[in-house]
Amino acid sequence: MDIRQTALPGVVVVESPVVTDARGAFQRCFCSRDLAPLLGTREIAQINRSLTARSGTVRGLHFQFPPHAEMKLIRCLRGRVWDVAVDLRAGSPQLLRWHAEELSAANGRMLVIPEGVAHGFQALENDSELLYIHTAHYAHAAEGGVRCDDPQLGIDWPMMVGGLSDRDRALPMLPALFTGFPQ
Ligand SMILES: Cc1cn([C@H]2C[C@H](O)[C@@H](COP(=O)(O)OP(=O)(O)O[C@H]3O[C@H](C)C(=O)[C@H](O)[C@H]3O)O2)c(=O)[nH]c1=O
Repeated sequence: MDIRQTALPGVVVVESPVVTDARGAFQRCFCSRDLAPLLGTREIAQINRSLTARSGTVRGLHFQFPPHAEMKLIRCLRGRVWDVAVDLRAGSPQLLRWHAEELSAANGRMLVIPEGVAHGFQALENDSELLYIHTAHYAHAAEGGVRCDDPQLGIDWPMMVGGLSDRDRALPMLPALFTGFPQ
């Protein structure tokens, strides 16, 4: 598995070969040995999947506050998504900066999002399915979120933002002098 750094510290792209033959294809989706430099002492706590029926739908931007902050390893099993990481870490030189990758079943790419970095995505095709590997358990009381269209972030969504959940529509904009969330 090849690890590619991005401009956001700790946000990396993992590529792994898709082996094809007459039957179809095979890909290694996770390897604790290959990803040890990223994982450190973290362990897998939960694996989730989401299915997004309509292209244009945006889910996020979500994160969990400490002590339930989590690393997420995200890959697309069906369809295609614009996957976005937003640095909200106090003290980060890239605070409020975002990085996006197109994840698809075809490219088999995985985005790794560390603690303190919010995650959201836009489905670029109908019936897009994501697999999430989380290093902390879901903690409803620790859920945090920011509006996906916050002008302070200026995220360049490829399609018109649609399909927001009531929760995501009600997420707050960041305060004007936001200095980041403590880690
Ligand atoms: C994460 C999670 C959620 N839930 C429940 C809570 C809600 O009743 C329902 C859907 O949750 P939510 O609306 O937060 O799902 P999304 O809006 O798709 O959020 C997901 O997509 C964004 C982009 C992310 O980064 C989040 O990690 C991920 O939760 O599942 C659970 O029961 N267990 C869980 O682990």
